[in-house]
This record gives sequence, structure tokens and C-alpha cells, in this order.
Amino acid sequence: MNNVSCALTIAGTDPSGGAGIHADLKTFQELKSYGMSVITSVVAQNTTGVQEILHLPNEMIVSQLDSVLSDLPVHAFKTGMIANTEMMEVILEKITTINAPYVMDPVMVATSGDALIHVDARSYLREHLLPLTTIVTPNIQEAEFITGNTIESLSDMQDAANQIVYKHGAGAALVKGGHLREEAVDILYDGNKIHTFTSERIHTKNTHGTGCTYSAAITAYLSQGIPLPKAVDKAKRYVTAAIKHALPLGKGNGPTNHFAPRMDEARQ
Ligand SMILES: Nc1ncnc2c1ncn2[C@@H]1O[C@H](COP(=O)(O)OP(=O)(O)O)[C@@H](O)[C@H]1O
Ligand SMILES: Cc1ncc(COP(=O)(O)OP(=O)(O)O)c(N)n1
Repeated sequence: MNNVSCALTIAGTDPSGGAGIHADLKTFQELKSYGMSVITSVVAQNTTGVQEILHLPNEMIVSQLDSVLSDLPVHAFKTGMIANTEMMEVILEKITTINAPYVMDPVMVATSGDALIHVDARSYLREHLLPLTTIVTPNIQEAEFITGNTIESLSDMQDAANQIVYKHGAGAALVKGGHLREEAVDILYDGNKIHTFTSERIHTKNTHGTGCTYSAAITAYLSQGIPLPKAVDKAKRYVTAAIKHALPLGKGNGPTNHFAPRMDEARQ
């Protein structure tokens, strides 16, 4: 067991099992990384939306981070929902001590339209956490906030990815086009070149947790030492299969599907 790959997620919860920490741990498990989690906020939510949010005290978030970091190796980590500036400050102080790739899913608004972070925390995230990342994975709306530009085409996505690296200091930027056009095209700028990842559009309303699943898959692959463009390529295949076989559960947007027997196509 010496070469076990350990992946950590720092994020909010989803008791319905589709997004947040739950999607992250399922993805880590499926992709054979040992999963660990630090909870930032307990979110009462389901496939129809968010009902209530309880933010954990910052001391408890620090305490969870200390429990993990003082005892176990971290080979890659991701952040998801970090609700406010104070929480970001304490997390920043701890993650700067981790010597491993950092994947940021800059979660701002849930698929349901519910806000998951305070508006004033968005600027802190951009100015202080973004420069620490190995890769950030914004959707179109998040990339528009980070760059301040409207994104309507593939060329706009490429410009945004470049700008997020050069102007805002991210290690790499993966701008996800899930909401843009017929094909699901994502653009990665890794500091050297633009990479394009394309999949068919799957016509389903069951997309709860897609962004969490995708960034968790990238984290799992990075924890296993797979280099960035390849890790994104493999993660794209994983999330596409998870959407293709998404589960028609609940009254709203059902969750991505991580069931092992159906995921073989994503593991090749
Ligand atoms: N209907 C869909 N069919 C196929 N791929 C999709 C679909 N919706 C989203 N994706 C893909 O899922 C991933 C998550 O993207 P996106 O939905 O844009 O981000 P977020 O979930 O953060 O809003 C991306 O790879 C995107 O291209
Ligand atoms: C705790 C928590 N984190 C993130 C999200 C966002 O999930 P979702 O609304 O499904 O959007 P994507 O995962 O597709 O970006 C959430 N709902 N809860």
C-alpha cells in the first residue's frame, strides 16, 4: 500500500449525494484515489435546490485541516464551496503548507440558481486563492466574473483561459463550455498551449454535480501523478460518462452516476 494516492477535498456537503463533498468522494473512490474531506458548510439541498446552509465555525475548519495534514499525505487537493472571505482566509493559511497540486472549482452559484458564496468573497477568491492554483475550472459564468468579460464563443473562452493564467495568476485554466453550444467543449490553457476537449452534448436535465465530479476527477488523476493535459482528458471522459448515465432521481436535476459497472468507458 505504499503507493496509494491520497486526494483531499475542501468543500460543502450535499445530503442528496449529488454534489459537493459527496460527489468528490465518490469520484475519488471510483478513480482509485484514497479520498479525504474537510467540510466548510453543511448545506441542506437536493435535486430541486438549496433549502438551508450552516457554515461551520472557522476554528472547526482549521481543526479538520490540522487533523488531516498532521497525519496523512496529500498528493493533490481541491476546493469547492468556500462561502465567505473569513473562511477563505483561514483555508488559505493552511493550504499554502501543502506541497501538492491544487485544483480550484470556483463554485459561486448552484445549478438550481442558489448562491453558494457571498458576493464580496468572489473578489477575495480571485485575488488571493486563484494565484495558488495548479488549475482552476470555471464554467462560463464564473470565467466571466473572473475576467470581467462576456464569453459567447470558443475564441472568447480561449481569451478568458489565457487571461486567467496571465492576468490573474492561475497555474492553468479550464474554461468549461457546458452551457455554451451544441457540443460540450472545454478549453484548457496550461501556460504553454491551448488544449480543446470536446464531447457530444447529452440531452438530459440530470446534471447536478457535474462541475464537482469533473474537478474531483482531475484531482484524483493529479494525485496519481498523471500530468495536467492528460489528467483533464481522462477527467473529461469520466464526467461525460457520468452525465450519460446520470440517475433520474429526485424531482429536479438528478445526479451524475459513478456506478462502477457503467464507467468502464471512462477508465480507458
Ligand atoms: N449536457 C451535457 N452534455 C455533455 N457534457 C456536458 C453537459 N453539460 C455539461 N457538460 C460538461 O460537463 C462538465 C461540467 O461543465 P459545466 O456544466 O459547464 O460546469 P458547471 O457544472 O460547473 O456549471 C464540462 O466538461 C462540460 O462540457
Ligand atoms: C456543496 C455544494 N458544492 C457545489 C455545488 C454545485 O453543484 P451543482 O449545483 O450541481 O453545480 P455543478 O456541480 O454542476 O457546478 C453544490 N450544489 N453544493
